[in-house]
Amino acid sequence: MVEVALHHRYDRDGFALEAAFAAPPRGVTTLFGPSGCGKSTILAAVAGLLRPRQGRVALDGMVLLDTAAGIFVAPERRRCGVVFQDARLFPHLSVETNLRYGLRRAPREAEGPGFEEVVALLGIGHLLARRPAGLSGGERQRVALGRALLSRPRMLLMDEPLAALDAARRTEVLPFLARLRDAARMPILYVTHALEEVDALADHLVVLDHGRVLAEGPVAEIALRTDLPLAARRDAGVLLDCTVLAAPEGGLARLGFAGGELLTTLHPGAVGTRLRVRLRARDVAVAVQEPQGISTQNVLPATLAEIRPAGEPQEVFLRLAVGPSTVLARITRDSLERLALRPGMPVWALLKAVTFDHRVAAPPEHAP
Ligand SMILES: Nc1ncnc2c1ncn2[C@@H]1O[C@H](COP(=O)(O)OP(=O)(O)OP(=O)(O)O)[C@@H](O)[C@H]1O
Repeated sequence: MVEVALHHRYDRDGFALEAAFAAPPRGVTTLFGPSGCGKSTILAAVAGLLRPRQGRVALDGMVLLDTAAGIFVAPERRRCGVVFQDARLFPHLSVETNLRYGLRRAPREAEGPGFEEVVALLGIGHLLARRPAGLSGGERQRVALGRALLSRPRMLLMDEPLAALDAARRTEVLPFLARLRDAARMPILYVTHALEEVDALADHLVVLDHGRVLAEGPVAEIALRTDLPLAARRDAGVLLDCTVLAAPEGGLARLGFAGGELLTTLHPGAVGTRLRVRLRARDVAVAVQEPQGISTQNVLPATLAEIRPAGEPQEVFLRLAVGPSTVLARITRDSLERLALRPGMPVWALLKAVTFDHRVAAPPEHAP
């Protein structure tokens, strides 16, 4: 586990950081929030690249920083593998030598994946003889990930590793990050302001704003919160863990989740593939009687569990219990009154098969 409690202030612009959270020992903990909320400052303090005014950072009980006790472990002794937006590879060295540099930095007694294993994990075997200048941005980031992993860190710190890449390159690198997450037996702190990356990678989410932690917890739980700034986004909605039940060529794929099945136009992979799907609240409609003769493919029996205010005065969120799962719907107050919706009522949640966007994650295969 990574325990973080920090207090810091930049005198120049008056920015104050007052943040505390705990990251689980495995899996990706995403620090998520708008530009300037303090994500990079937190990561720098954990890495030892910044000395906060006050704070404590501990990794599996080992104290890396404790200002009250006068402890500050030097960055090179913290055993953090750090990956930044830009790969920061040595330009004059080959990919292989860059990677072996990571291995040379690893303490003798440290355990971790070997060279060949990391090269295979990140699919960079064909690049070993090349120089960084001859690589694409996505390839460079994969090499940077490999170098960080080969230094046999006890924790990985990633500061917007995909932010400098275009959409196509991000799509290329994301599955490798997911693989790394599944293979790495260590906590990963991952800074981003892209919800797409949260959906694809995060197990645990720390939501930040103005230097403070607004919420933290498992990502699916945070997605259900309607009181956070996240809920105001157009793509706000729940995350459902699904398994592909049928994936016919040219037809609709059938996904199973705890509570029912969904038909989708997505191409989610072979039968048995596990994936996480974002159901946007604004794409979910409700009916008080089972609808007949409509084109909507997904009509799920549900119970209206709760009605909550949405940011806009004329809209509300409905929490719908679909079996053991919860789905959020965002509807107008006008519809709420017209249908006389009340908590406890049986309803049908309607979801068009085409409404799922491409926020389908790499499989969350590991147990955090
Ligand atoms: N070295 C510094 N000196 C003074 N102010 C700084 C310094 N570094 C960051 N800041 C300020 O602290 C605040 C938080 O910055 P930080 O880089 O941690 O935010 P962030 O959430 O990572 O933002 P982004 O997503 O844009 O990278 C910002 O207002 C920034 O201007």
